[in-house]
Amino acid sequence: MEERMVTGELQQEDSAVELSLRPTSLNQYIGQQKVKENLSIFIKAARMREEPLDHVLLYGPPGLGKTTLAAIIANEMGVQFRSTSGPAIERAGDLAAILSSLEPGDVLFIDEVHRLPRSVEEVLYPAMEDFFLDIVIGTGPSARSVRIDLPPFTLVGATTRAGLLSAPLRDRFGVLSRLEYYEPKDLCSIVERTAEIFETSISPDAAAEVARRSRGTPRIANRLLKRIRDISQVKGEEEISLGTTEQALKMLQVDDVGLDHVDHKLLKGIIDGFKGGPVGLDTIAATIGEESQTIEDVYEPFLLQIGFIQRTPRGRIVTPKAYQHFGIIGNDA
Ligand SMILES: Nc1ncnc2c1ncn2[C@@H]1O[C@H](COP(=O)(O)OP(=O)(O)OP(=O)(O)O)[C@@H](O)[C@H]1O
Ligand SMILES: [Mg+2]
Repeated sequence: MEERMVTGELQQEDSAVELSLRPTSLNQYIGQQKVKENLSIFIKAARMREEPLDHVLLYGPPGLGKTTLAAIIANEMGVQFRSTSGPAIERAGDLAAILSSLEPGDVLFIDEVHRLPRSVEEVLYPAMEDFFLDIVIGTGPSARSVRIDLPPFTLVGATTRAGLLSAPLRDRFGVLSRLEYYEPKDLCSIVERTAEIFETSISPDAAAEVARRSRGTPRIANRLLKRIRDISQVKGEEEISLGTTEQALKMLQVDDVGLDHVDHKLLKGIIDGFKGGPVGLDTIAATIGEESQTIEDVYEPFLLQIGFIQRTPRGRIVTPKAYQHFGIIGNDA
């Protein structure tokens, strides 16, 4: 996959900065009002009962703040945060080692939880439900099953693909929270907060512009801001201006609504090659030389969200709204 400015996925340059930008309490976590309200009630109740919080599943597109929120949950519960990921846990024994090292009440965060191997998943079920592990030791006739009791803990799972989670695993989460793309005004607050941490000032109209073109995604907003700040600094500005922001976004090839060349390639591919669709995902993928999976997980969700693409039983269609964006007069969709 190509390097993109506007993908919500984590890129190498993000990692160092992101740590310093992560809010650490629910109060600092901007937006996602409904998710926050629910979690804050569940956390309060669990704390009053002095019990661990129910297992939480966070799902939604990349870069919306799942990992951040998981760490906040641990903070708000006043417990340790332990973090791993689905693909990192290869065998049941790996999971057993992690689980038995937890302190009572700890939060265990499993990123990409849909990628846990099935054999590990099965060991996880009783651990989540009744806090014990059933481990088979030895092989053949001498094999025996050993029961290990665990401290009560909270599993926080994150996934960009809730649909890939097996039903038995999904059912064991007491709290399911879907993160949504951020409203421009919330993203604007995130941009202003990040600017403050960077010790830069940004004019309100420039912050709003970055927010508007960041695909509802904090990770993208922060990444764009970082680049814009560089350009503004080189120009010797005291405050990041709207003009510089527009100029920088143009250089970065981010268009008016936050789309880049990859989105254009996808949309134009359907418009030019298939008269706007309907066309099947695999056909689009082959035409533009990308993987179906990537299109479905990374490119398409935002285009669906802003109503540039629709999913129909016969495939994807590009909407009149997208045609308008490109200044092409209508199709018969
Ligand atoms: N609600 C928020 N308020 C302020 N900043 C946020 C918020 N949500 C996310 N961020 C910022 O966006 C960055 C990306 O968030 P995070 O890494 O938690 O996303 P993610 O959903 O876990 O992504 P992935 O799917 O790639 O794992 C964080 O470093 C943080 O600075
Ligand atoms: Mg994450």
